[in-house]
Amino acid sequence: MTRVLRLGTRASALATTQSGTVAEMVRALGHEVELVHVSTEGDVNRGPLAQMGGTGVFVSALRDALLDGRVDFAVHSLKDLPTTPAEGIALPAIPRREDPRDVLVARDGLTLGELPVGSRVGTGSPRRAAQLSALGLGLEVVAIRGNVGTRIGKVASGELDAVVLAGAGLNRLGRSDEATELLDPIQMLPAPGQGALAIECRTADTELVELLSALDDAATRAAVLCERRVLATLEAGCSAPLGALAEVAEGDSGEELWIRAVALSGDGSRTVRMSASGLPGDAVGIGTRLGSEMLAAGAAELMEEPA
Ligand SMILES: NCc1[nH]cc(CCC(=O)O)c1CC(=O)O
Repeated sequence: MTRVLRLGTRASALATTQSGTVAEMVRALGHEVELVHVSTEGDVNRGPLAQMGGTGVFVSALRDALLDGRVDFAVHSLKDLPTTPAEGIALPAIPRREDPRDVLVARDGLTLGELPVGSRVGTGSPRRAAQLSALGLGLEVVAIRGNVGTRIGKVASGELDAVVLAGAGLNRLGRSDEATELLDPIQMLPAPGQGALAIECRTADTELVELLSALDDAATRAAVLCERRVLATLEAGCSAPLGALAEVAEGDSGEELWIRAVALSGDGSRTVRMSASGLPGDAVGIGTRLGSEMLAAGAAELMEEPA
């Protein structure tokens, strides 16, 4: 391909590293890539994300830039993508995901279990807040937001005892050594799609759809598709108190997909926790059925209960 491919990216450190990584992957396929900065409402407005329509605000500005031709492709954190597909936008690649777990960054190298009662733990995520409360450790959950550096800074400055964030974000910024505990998914299920990247381009740009599809990882796509079907079936958004993690592993009779999910009341006092498994080729069916079972168990009403 002789054209220079324009990759739209937000200006945050996480967004530029994610875009930089994908730019290198596309260059390795033998193409020229140029990064183009696009600003979004979520970057400009510092208010609570939930009031801006969730992390979808990060996504729509990049999609607008794609549709009006300012850029040719874009990279998103998959967990920030709404589950409803966008008109004219294709998702040709979901590269192999990295560690999907959340991590704790605490003062003095502490783990969750070592934090004294009353410790202040920061997160802006209802999912993390509810799961933290559900542990019954007497921690005080403090609502915060901001980029990864800002959030970790609140621990360094002593304003908070700890924060919980996506390990993938820390890894991408080369700061994984600052995590003081990798949280076991039994305690803290990640957001559907966490740790995975989504590469989007115009559906009509068939040449680029074809080229980018070389970066797709089938096992990751099956896992995140399944997780996102749970989210969609529960008609929940990316800021719902819902965690889901699927993995594709080699079983006795070939590859098997396995998923665990939890829906919580805002204060974490009540939970619906379920799991399912099946063939990776049935990822959508497995996620949809699991979501329906959770619905039948009252998960939707639960998630509406306030923090
Ligand atoms: N909510 C914002 C967001 N979107 C993606 C990541 C991290 C990277 C990822 O999960 O892929 C983060 C930061 C965080 O949750 O700590």
